[in-house]
Amino acid sequence: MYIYELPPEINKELCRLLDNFDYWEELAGNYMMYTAMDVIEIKEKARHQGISPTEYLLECWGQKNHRIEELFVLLYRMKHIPAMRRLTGVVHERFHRLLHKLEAGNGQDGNNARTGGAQRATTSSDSVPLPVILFDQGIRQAPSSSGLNGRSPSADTSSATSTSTDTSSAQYDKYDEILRKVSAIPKMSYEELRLATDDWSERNLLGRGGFGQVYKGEWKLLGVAVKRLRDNEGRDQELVREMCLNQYRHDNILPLYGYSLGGPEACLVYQLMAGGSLEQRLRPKDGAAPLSWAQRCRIMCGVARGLQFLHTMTGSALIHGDIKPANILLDQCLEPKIGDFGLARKGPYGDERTHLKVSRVYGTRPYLPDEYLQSCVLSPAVDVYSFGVVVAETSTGLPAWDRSRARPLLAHQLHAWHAARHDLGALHDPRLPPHPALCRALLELALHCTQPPREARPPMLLVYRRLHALAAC
Ligand SMILES: Nc1ncnc2c1ncn2[C@@H]1O[C@H](COP(=O)(O)OP(=O)(O)OP(=O)(O)O)[C@@H](O)[C@H]1O
Repeated sequence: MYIYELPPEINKELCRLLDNFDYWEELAGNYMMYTAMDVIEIKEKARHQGISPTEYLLECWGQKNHRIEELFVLLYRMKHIPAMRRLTGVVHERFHRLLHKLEAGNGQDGNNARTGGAQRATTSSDSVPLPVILFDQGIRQAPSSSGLNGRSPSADTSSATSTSTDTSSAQYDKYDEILRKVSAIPKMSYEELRLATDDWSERNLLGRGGFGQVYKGEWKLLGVAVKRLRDNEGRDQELVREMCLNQYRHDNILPLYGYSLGGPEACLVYQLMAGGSLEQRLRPKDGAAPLSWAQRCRIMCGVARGLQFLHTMTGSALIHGDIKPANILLDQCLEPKIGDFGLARKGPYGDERTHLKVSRVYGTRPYLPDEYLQSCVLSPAVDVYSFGVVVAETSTGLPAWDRSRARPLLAHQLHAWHAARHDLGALHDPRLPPHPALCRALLELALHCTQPPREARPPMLLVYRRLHALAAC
């Protein structure tokens, strides 16, 4: 059961318990690994929307497809017995022994553990091994964590019996070796990158993602964006995935210039994209002029071109797995490049196999189709669906998820409008001059890409051709 399926009455009770004494902040910062900035943002946004901060936190975290069992494990680590008790009805009974362990260590009432205000338990240690079931069920740490817009901070539920971070030099050597084999990408020294970014100056901070911060810099007279990876278990996966993908070069794929290992943090170095992300351009915070229809069409066309390239790799398609405006970066001419391949994976091998069954869903919920969320069926059609949501967002200016809408998910809302025979041409971004024919055509394409049966979605090549024709109009 996913967090977003939490029954409202349990959710409400959980919010009451965790709002108390600001326990939610501890959960967010110490266990879900949100940064201090994220926690402040959650507090602000919850206040702005007039809802409980715990509710907002669970919404953000839940959008990353975390399960209730994962939350249960984090609450166990926090030793918050009352909150765990609220969840016993919705987690598998194999997890109940965690609660029993705490209760046994603290007296049946959990008096020494969190009782909604009491002090921290002193008996059970954080190193108590968690049930092996966590591994059996494929509940692992997502390879990324994130701020509020990106992938969400993942719970460290994968390796309760090991330390969360292995920074031994043997580990670095192992990955260094893999990286050298998969790519001829230059290795850079940490010192070089420190100088390139003016000692990680705040002035050069471009943004924050789930893995760490991204800084602008200049390296060998090249504009670069340096992703400084926070030290966590996902780091190695992110490095290896990104490096493997760097074997594929395409105009619409963000090039990786180099990497650095062995310094205080691992770093990935990319081409600097002076136009920022599509997310930033669709919802500018600085009052910048909105992108025109022509620019939006060209951007979508470029992304479709990049995706069809990935999907038509010889042997097996490469599925990006996290297509969303934050991962579409724009150069100074607004040419888009798909970035963030931390979740990319090879699809089924051979023409006769169409999909993979995976043990765990990663990605950002508003952009994921039901067959993936509910049945863990992964195929290139997942990217097609996500791309359809991006087209809908880009045409209407509406966010992919909005709790105040009749249907919070934009894809569902779009299908509902269509079923109610609304004129799709009138749903354009209000900051743009009306262009009913183009808006209608784009939203029809978005509807096609987000068809519930994955077989009904078009291949990216067709999507590209359609967009190309529209962009030429
Ligand atoms: N090559 C780049 N050029 C310019 N800005 C970049 C570049 N790469 C990333 N950024 C900026 O840094 C921000 C953080 O990027 P990052 O890839 O770490 O996270 P994200 O994609 O926003 O979130 P997540 O990785 O959690 O999905 C981006 O939103 C973007 O604004």
